[in-house]
Amino acid sequence: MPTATGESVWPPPSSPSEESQEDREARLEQEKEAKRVSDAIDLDLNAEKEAKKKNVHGAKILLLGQAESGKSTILKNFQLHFSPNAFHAEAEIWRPVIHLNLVRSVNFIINMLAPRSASGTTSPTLTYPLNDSIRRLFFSLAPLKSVETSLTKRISGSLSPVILDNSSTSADSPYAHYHPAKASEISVRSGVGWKGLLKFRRQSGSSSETHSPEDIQNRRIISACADDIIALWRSPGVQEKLRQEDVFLKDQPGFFLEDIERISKVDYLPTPDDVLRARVSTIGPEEHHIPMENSLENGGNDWIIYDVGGDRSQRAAWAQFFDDGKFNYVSLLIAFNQALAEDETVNRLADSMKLWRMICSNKLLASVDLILLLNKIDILDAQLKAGVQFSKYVTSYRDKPNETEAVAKYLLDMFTSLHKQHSTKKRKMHPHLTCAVDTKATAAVITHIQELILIKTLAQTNII
Ligand SMILES: Nc1nc2c(ncn2[C@@H]2O[C@H](COP(=O)(O)OP(=O)(O)OP(=O)(O)O)[C@@H](O)[C@H]2O)c(=O)[nH]1
Ligand SMILES: [Mg+2]
Repeated sequence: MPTATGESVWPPPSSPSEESQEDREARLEQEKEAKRVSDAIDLDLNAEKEAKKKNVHGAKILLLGQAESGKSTILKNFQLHFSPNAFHAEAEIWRPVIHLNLVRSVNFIINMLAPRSASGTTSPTLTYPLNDSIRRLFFSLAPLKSVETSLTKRISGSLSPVILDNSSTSADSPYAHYHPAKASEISVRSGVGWKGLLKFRRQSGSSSETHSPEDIQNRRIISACADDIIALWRSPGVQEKLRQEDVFLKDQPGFFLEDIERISKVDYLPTPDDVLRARVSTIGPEEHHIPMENSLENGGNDWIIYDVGGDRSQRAAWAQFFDDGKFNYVSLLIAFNQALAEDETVNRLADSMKLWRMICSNKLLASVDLILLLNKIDILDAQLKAGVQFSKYVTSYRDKPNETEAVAKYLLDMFTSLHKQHSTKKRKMHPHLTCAVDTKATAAVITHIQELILIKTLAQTNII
């Protein structure tokens, strides 16, 4: 239809006076439909805006659980899943940690075999019935003590490292880190930001930290000691002594003695699998932003994961996070069967139940949904297959089948019922059995958590 200026506009304005009843109804119906579509688009845009503002497309998850339950390992899985390039790029930073885990296992064995007085203190005058070949290995592996000191210093920065109090000898002793059943661990304060420190050193200056003379020296020593480490580890006498002492080094975190040939190579670069198995215990809460490398994931928003130290001396620091407005989910990780490193009289499962009750009944967390991860399911499986009787630890299990599926179901039922009993408000709980060192299986759990977050976001913005 031409206007006064000769232009045509489309659609032509309707002239209601000329409109038939039928046309009018059709027009009103069309206008209603157009408004509905336009409102839906507005709602969608608003939801996206709100989501961006509150970062609700991304998730905020607080990881809780005992020491060694696998919190930091789950965090690494999130990083690998959402930021794979960054994860691979920083693999090299984990090499000193993996080497430190390795030399600590070796030094642990040497300390265990070292001459010892009845009081438990080391004494060079007492002789332990060592055969000549093991004696020779003591000498050839002696440089690993200085490698341990050097790596510990590097990872902890200028601050002295925090060694978990599992040493049974005086700090001045050369065997200060000896524990009757466990290699000592390095703990890193979040403030030190050891990864940042190593990254910074790596990036600054031409002589990068991963190629500094000290680093090269450490790697050469480890490489030169490789054959003797293998000889020590495979020696029947050593294996027998470990059995006598009830030490299961293979089941301990940060066990790399079976990988020595590969990881002692001077040009060794850790694989994702190695990174997941590396052990550094966490001290103090850490906030980790995980950027989405695939911008289509989670609306491109970072996920924020809070990781805490699970050692009992660390738990007071958890309280600052008890605010249900802060998180989409709180996740408790539980692991099975071993005693706590910090108090061997406390069974891990009993301690986990106590933690779970505390989380469920906490009024400040009353409306936050919970994710329960029954982790280290592979270890549970291996232990049951090796003949460990679950009913010995949980007497109420009585004579039910000593098999992984039945035991896992029993545990999940037990934690589900505690959740029902102790939650002050109705809220959801999502249980999973996990093996955090299995990236494929853990990816499926992460995808499920992603779906939960998406559904929750859509529900909050009234889209569903
Ligand atoms: N076999 C096995 N090992 C696991 C699993 N999850 C974690 N680990 C290992 O257990 C060790 C401890 O895991 P971390 O993630 O450091 O434990 P954490 O809960 O962060 O411990 P803290 O920082 O001390 O509170 C690491 O060496 C992991 O590689 C699992 O499902 N199976
Ligand atoms: Mg940790």
